[in-house]
Amino acid sequence: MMETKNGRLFFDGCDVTELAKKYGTPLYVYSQTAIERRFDELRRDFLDRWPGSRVAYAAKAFCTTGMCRLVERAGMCVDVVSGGELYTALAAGFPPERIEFNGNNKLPGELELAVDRGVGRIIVDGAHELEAIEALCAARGKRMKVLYRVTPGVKADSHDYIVTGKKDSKFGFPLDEDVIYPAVERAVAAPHVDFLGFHFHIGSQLFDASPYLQAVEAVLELVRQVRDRFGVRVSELNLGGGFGITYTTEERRPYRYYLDPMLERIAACFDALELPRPAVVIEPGRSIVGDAALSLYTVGAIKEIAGVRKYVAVDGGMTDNIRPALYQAVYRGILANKADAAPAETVTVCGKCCESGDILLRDAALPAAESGDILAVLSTGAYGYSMASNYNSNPIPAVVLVKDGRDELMVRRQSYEDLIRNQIIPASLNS
Ligand SMILES: Cc1ncc(COP(=O)(O)O)c(C=O)c1O
Ligand SMILES: N[C@@H](CCCC[NH3+])C(=O)O
Repeated sequence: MMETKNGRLFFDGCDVTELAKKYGTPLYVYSQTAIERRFDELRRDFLDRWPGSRVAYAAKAFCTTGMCRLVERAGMCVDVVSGGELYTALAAGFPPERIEFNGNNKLPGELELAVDRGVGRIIVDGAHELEAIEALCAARGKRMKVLYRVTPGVKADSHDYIVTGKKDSKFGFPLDEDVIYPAVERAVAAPHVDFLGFHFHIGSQLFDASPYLQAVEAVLELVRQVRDRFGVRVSELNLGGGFGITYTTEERRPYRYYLDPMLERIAACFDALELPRPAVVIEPGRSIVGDAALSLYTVGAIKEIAGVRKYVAVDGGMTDNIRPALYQAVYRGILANKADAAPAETVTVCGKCCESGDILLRDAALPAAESGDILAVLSTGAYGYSMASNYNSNPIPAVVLVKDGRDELMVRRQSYEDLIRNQIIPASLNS
């Protein structure tokens, strides 16, 4: 997707230095081709190989109406975790039945919206939520398909903030006998709820298939138990997301590395139990959009502390990409207007926020940077824009979609007026 021509960096056919001029910086640039290729890969390596399977794109990685439209056009489902994401998907024209609703503390208003609009699935996180859904559906004469999210008690190897499958987690039902089995019994008995099966999501940015397999074993044991105890036939399993990407190199593990062993176990277990094979769902986020975008900045102040460090400051920072500050995430940077030049120095690329931790790239090997250069930070498509904030009253950047040399605005840059749009000077302060 990326190439260098006449010393300039191109992304999906577009000269990114020209994009920076046209739209300003900081700027997020998403490659439609890269996203569509991921969907092709998912079709070939997963959907076409398991009847009844679905991919629900985890919107939290990057959620805009334009992105939802791309997901919808690809025929995929979408996984939302808030009323806001649900609203965004609906506003993009997503058919409600292809929306799946996750979250550990869905608010009453969010559940109401989900039930009223008729989302395809609610992934129930706890006993109280089932009761709320049943009550809402009963009051409205509706039905809802549900899965139970369980915490299978596996510890995946990733940053502590983004592992979710351990027993000590705020997400999902623990697998304690006195919790999960009565909960399944209640779901099966609930008159307005169709209980389909189980969901797990053990964490994000994972590179090892073994915790997934451990989680699958735990869930398959549940499948057997609920069949034996209550005669329940599980018809759907959701394996979550979490498939890792590399941020500084090209190679990454294909989906099949994670999925094939799980699918094999699921097939063997359901066949042995003489149950029809279930629908299998996955919820990838990062692996679809992570390396499908880059962010562009303009270099401003440069400060060299003799014998210590050289800081190269850019016009964004932790407000548009908090991942380095929050998870010590490492990215690769390229000076887009000097893309041919060899690295000449090792610098620290910092942002413009009033925080010493506002560092985008530690020890980046770059050609000699000058004020006005355009820095491209690669693979920022997941959890960058979606975690952006207005700290220091910095406006949230614009987002552009590119494909084969064409560029189109997907999100307008916030203006200063946008920043204060909802602010009110209390009347008592006016006198
Ligand atoms: C329930 C659930 N599904 C899917 C995802 C997507 O994860 P990833 O972006 O790592 O694929 C997440 C986030 O970690 C999640 O919490
Ligand atoms: N925001 C995290 C991933 C969390 C995924 C949500 N469960 C990241 O940037 O890596």
